[in-house]
Amino acid sequence: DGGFPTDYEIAQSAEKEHITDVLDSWGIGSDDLELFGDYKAKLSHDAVTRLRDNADNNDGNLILVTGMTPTPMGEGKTVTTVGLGQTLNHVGEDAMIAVREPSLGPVFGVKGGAAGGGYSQVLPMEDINLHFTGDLHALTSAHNLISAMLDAKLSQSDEFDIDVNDVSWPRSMDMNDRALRNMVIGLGESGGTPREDRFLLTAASELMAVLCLAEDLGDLKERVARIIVAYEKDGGVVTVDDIDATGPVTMLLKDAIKPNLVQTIEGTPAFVHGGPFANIAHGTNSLIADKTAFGMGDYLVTEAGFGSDLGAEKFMNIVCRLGDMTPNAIVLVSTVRALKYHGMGMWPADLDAVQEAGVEELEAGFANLDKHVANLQKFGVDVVVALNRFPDDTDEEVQTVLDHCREDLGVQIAESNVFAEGSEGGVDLAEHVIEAAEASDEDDFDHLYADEDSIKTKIETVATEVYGADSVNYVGSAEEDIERMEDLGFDDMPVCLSKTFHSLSDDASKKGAPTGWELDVRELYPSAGAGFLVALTGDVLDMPGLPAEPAAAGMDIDEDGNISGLF
Ligand SMILES: Nc1ncnc2c1ncn2[C@@H]1O[C@H](COP(=O)(O)OP(=O)(O)O)[C@@H](O)[C@H]1O
Ligand SMILES: O=COP(=O)(O)O
Ligand SMILES: [Mg+2]
Repeated sequence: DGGFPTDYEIAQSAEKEHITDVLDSWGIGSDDLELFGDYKAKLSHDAVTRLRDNADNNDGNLILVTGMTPTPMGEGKTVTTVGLGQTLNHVGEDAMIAVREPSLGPVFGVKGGAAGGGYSQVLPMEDINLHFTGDLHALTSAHNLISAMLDAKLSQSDEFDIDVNDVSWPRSMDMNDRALRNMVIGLGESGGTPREDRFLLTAASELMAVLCLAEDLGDLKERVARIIVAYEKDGGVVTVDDIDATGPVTMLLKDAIKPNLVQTIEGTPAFVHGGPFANIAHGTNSLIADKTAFGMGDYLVTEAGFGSDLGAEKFMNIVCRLGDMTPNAIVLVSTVRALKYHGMGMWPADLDAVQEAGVEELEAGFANLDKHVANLQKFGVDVVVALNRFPDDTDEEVQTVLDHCREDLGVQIAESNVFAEGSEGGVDLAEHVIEAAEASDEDDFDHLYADEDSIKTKIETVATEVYGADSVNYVGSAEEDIERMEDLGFDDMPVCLSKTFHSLSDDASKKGAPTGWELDVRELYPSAGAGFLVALTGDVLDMPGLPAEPAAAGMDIDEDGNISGLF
């Protein structure tokens, strides 16, 4: 609007350097790289090892970017991550960026791409948002190889006494397709063993989580081997290794495990690797990217998906625990539109109506922001609020948010214009982040629960401390699933709750900071390869669907290869 160029137009007009030139001054030589054209590269195992070895994690400042409960369009965490990374370099620091690689599901669905936006994007955005370096395709093939080999065992052998109604490994596809949520397979004369099956989005595959938590190719292989694909009638588990799939699956992922490097519009190097969502999975990029980045810069700015009740909670309680990392500051992204959306109790979302609302609705939305600030402070890490300014935000609205944070909450807040201005618009935010990081005491950081806490204690801690539930009800198969986890010795694992991202609660229609409600947990299963337990709540879907008018309908390409509608 107002003639502001589209993300794609800005991306196309940006001057890109050859990726080897971008990385040369960051300790990476061309022989460390496997090039995918002039602007995308994978880092070799040797280079990853070298950079991680010279990274003393105690030196690097880890900055986590999270957000308040977003509108369905997202409030700018990726934009802020890229913009803050650019700005830290602009003001003289050495900062790396690590974000997730996009899934075609949301690209063609509602949210669009995940390469940032405006003058804070990773490039080439059209490649990154589509096929990139093939990691999502490799993960989908690897996931479905397991399915095919498992069904071959079911129909061609009696090696396992598998209960066909207790197969826990679904199929996967990198596309939002609700028609694939539930089906019967194996029909017909030669179809094999008829049974119910389903597809989940590749971003929710346990292989994605395994890729993001593995140390290296060897560790990846050991984790793949441990993945549980089915249970026998006597309760025994059947793993990927039991069906002889460990080798071929790991072989399919031999390139996907190597982290991808690209550049931002301002030439800052960025890792874009791994792509789990934070509602249906753990929500952050690979540990390999994080650990390698610390061997390249003094700052690492990374993003955790959706609101802080999802991505940030899991980053703190799962990723930092398993990866032995400590955040030095947290950036909480807020927007005028999200505050109004909460203040209006808006559901379903009507962003035009939100735009029409005024300061009164804005102030009524502070309850959501305040709850996210309070939650994050429980981890013992300083919070800096970033008010990600949109074009139509008025000075009065912006000032109202700044005053609320400074005077009512007593937290640091900076107006951020990194979308419209790139690093010029992020200096105030960067200065607050540097101040918070340099003042941080890593001993103050702590997880919300301990490894030795019971599974129920872990779930109830997240539900009451983070979501604001009064208590947890275990419905469906949850009680027997918990017993099965305990019998299998998985109760020392952290928990990864699958919950709607539209609300702090498990009810998408509840905005603000819902109180007086109870969380229903309906099922639990182990991600034995990833090393955490997944607890399903509400009606969260690991295979999203397309709306009648998906973003894809507005996309096109001309005969010269010029793309339109990708954002
Ligand atoms: N300040 C802004 N002004 C205009 N559009 C923005 C701004 N910040 C983000 N956006 C757009 O909003 C959408 C969500 O941004 P993104 O950074 O992907 O959010 P998140 O990572 O929190 O989901 C993207 O299309 C992005 O280009
Ligand atoms: O997992 C979701 O990530 P974003 O909030 O960045 O879309
Ligand atoms: Mg994002």
